[in-house]
Amino acid sequence: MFKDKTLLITGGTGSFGNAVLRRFLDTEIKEIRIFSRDEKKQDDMRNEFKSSKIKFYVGDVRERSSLQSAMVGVNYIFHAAALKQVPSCEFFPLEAVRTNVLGTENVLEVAIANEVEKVICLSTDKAVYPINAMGMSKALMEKLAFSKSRLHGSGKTVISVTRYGNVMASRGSVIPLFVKQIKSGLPITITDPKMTRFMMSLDEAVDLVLFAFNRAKGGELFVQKSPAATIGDLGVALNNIFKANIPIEFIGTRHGEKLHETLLTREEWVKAVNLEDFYMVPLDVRDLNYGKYFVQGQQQVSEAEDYNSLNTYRLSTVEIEKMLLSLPYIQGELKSSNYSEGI
Ligand SMILES: O=c1ccn([C@@H]2O[C@H](COP(=O)(O)OP(=O)(O)O[C@H]3O[C@H](CO)[C@H](O)[C@H](O)[C@H]3O)[C@@H](O)[C@H]2O)c(=O)[nH]1
Repeated sequence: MFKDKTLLITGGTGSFGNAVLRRFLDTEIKEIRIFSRDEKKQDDMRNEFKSSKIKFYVGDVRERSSLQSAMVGVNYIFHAAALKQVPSCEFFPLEAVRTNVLGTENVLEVAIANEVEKVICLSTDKAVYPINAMGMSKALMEKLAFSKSRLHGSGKTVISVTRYGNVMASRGSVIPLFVKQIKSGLPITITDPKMTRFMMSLDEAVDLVLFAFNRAKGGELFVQKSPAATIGDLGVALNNIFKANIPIEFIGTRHGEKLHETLLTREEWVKAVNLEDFYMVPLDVRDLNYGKYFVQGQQQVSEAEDYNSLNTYRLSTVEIEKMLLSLPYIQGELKSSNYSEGI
C-alpha cells in the first residue's frame, strides 16, 4: 500500500516517528520525510538509521512556507507534530494554540493545496471534555480536521483523526519516572492511586494510525479499544517486576489533571462503528441548518455513557506486569541492572 509512495511525518523525530521508521524502512516505500524543528534530533536519527530512503526537512508547522517545500510530491502525511506536555501548555497556552491549532491549519491547507492523498492527524484522549490547555488545543485541532472534511470537502485530500490514550513508557511519562525512582531507591510518587489511564504500547499507537490510514474515507475519528490501569496498580506492578519494595508516596493530583480520561464522548459513542480492535466514528455531515440543536434532542445520547478509562476493561496487576514486560524499554532497563535474574 505504501509501494513507491512518499510519506511525510510532521514531528517525525519523536517516539512515534522512530517507530514508524522501524516499521517501514524495509518495505517498498519510496521515501519517508521527517519534518521537525530540531536539527540535532534529525542528525541523531540520520546516524542511527543511515538510510537513503529518509529525507530530513527542518521546519516548523507554525511556518507555512517551511511546509510548502517539504510537501511537494508527498502522497501521505502522519501529522504528529504537537506541544504535548500538559504543564508547559498550561503555562503557555498560546504556544499550544500556535503549534497544535494554527500549525494543524497550516499542515492541512498546504496538504490540500498540494493534493496530498491522505492526512492522519494524531490526537489524544485529553482532547475529550478537555480541562487543560493541551487537551483544549488538541480538541480544536480535531475540529479543524473535521470541518475541513465537512465544509468544503478537502478536494483530493482525505483527512482523518486518531485519538490515543497514554503511550506506555513514552518520553517524559510516568513509567520511566517510576523506574528511575525504583532503581535509585527513592519513593514512588503516586498522585492518586485511584486515578486511571488507558494503556497502549507504541506499537499499538502505530497500528492505530495504520488502521485509520487504511479505512479513512474522510473526516472519521478512530480509537483503539484499550484497557486501563489504576496508577496505584501500576506502581505495584513495577515494584514486582523489579523485585523491589519501594515505598509509595502520595503527592496529590497535579494541575490540569483528570481522575479518569475519555476516549469517546457519549455522542461519539452512539455513532461509533465497532471494528474488532477499534471504534470508528463517521463524520457528522450535518450543516448549520439542521434543527437538532434547537428543537430535537437525541434520546439515544441521553441514555449513553461515554467510553472512559473507568468503564473500560480494568487490567489486573498481573496483566499490567505482562504488558510492561513486553515493552523494549522495560526489557532494556531490566537488562541494564541486576534485576534480570529469573526473567
Ligand atoms: O509523579 C507522578 C507523575 C504522574 N503520575 C500519574 O501517572 C499518570 C500518567 O501520567 P503521565 O505524566 O505519564 O501522563 P499524562 O496522563 O499526564 O499525559 C501523557 O499522556 C497523554 C495521553 O493521555 C498525552 O500523550 C500526554 O502528552 C502525556 O504527557 C497520571 O495519572 C498521573 O497522575 C503519578 O502518579 N506520579
